[in-house]
Amino acid sequence: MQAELVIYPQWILPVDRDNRQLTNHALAIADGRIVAIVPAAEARQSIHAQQVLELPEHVLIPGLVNAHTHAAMTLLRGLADDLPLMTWLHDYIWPTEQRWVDAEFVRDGTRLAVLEMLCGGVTCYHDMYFHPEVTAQVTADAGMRAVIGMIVVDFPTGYAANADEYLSKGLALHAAYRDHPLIRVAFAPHSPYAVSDAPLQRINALAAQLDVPIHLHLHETHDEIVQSERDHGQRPFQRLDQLGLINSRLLAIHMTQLNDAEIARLAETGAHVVHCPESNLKLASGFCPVEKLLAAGVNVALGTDGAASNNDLNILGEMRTAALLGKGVAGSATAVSATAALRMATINGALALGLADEIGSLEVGKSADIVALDFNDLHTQPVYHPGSQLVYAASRQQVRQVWIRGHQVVRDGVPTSLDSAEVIAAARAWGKRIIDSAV
Ligand SMILES: CSC[C@H]1O[C@@H](n2cnc3c(O)ncnc32)[C@H](O)[C@@H]1O
Ligand SMILES: [Zn+2]
Repeated sequence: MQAELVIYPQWILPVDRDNRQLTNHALAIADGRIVAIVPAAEARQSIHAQQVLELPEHVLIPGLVNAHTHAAMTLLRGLADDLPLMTWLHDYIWPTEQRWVDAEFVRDGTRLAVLEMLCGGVTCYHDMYFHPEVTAQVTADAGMRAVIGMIVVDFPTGYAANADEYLSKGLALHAAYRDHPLIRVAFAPHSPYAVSDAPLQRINALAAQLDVPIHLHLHETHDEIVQSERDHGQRPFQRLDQLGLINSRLLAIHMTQLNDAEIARLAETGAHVVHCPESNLKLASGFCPVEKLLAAGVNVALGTDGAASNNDLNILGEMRTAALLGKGVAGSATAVSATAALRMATINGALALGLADEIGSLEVGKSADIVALDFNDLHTQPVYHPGSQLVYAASRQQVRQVWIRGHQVVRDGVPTSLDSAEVIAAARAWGKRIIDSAV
């Protein structure tokens, strides 16, 4: 067999159906796809590659999927901390966004986010933010994969004046990226409290017609439920269900407030949940009942949320938090295992985004979106179970090599497609401008 690259790591965690942990296997890549995963001895005999990479003490995993973020909010990291959601949003974040967010802000903030995510082993993300055409362009230029949200809110912003304008800009983005190998789009109405019934119904119809996901914040806090019961006489979930939005195209972000009937309805309809444990903890929003959802058969993916409420875009860290918090919430040490957390950060994210045929696991035929972490580090010795070590002990500084569609975007810990010094200088300049205007 001919290949462009053969990698010889110590371990491979393919995140396949059987959750195998392979030792002394090789992975071969040709034309951006995985063409073989076989024992190393066999690969050395039968695969002729242009490039061979020996990675002793390394583990190969599928590229991580950040299923919910607001990439450009990296520029607001640390602006307003230790506040509850509505105070944080209404008194700090939304006024700052109204004043500062434009195409340049989104370009520089997204570059910082892309750099942070790539260096941390995230190869695909799902975004919801203003000027999504800029987010898409920056991401594609960096060779990263993303599903970019066509945002909608009821109120005017610097990006659009009303639901019609948000939608028409979103649809233009959809048309522009129809055949792009790395960029897909999804509808991203912000939440049931920021988008009224008519645009939600229109979005639902368009999503079915174009066969794209819908991504919205849902049941993030208890206050959201109280407000909806007061304004609509029903819980947000019920309202969305009546409008037809609880279906297999939906990614419901947060879901900290869930009753048994809602969990059953999610399972019955095939709607997905994106769990953002660190954002939920930091804003004291509540606890998503992850183990109950998994037990009911609901697909649960992982997201960081934006860097202003987390304050990082670290899916490796999010896996650890999800596994630890999941046990606390379920009152059971067997809940949300390391294996479950890794699946949430990879294949479950891919499934939720409609990309499971392409990414989310290391299997022959799938795109070569791959991460290598070096376990030859004091934090990860000794290695009894590479999967447990990955989730409970490894840090993102151990991410050394990252490929997307077979292209190396991080080599020996250094990003290849963005200039870190330039990106950091631009972020620092934004921080100075924003803080100087406040004093
Ligand atoms: C319409 S663009 C996205 C919008 O969402 C805001 N945002 C960021 N994090 C959260 C969150 O946890 N809940 C609700 N809204 C959030 C962001 O600031 C943008 O305005
Ligand atoms: Zn969010």
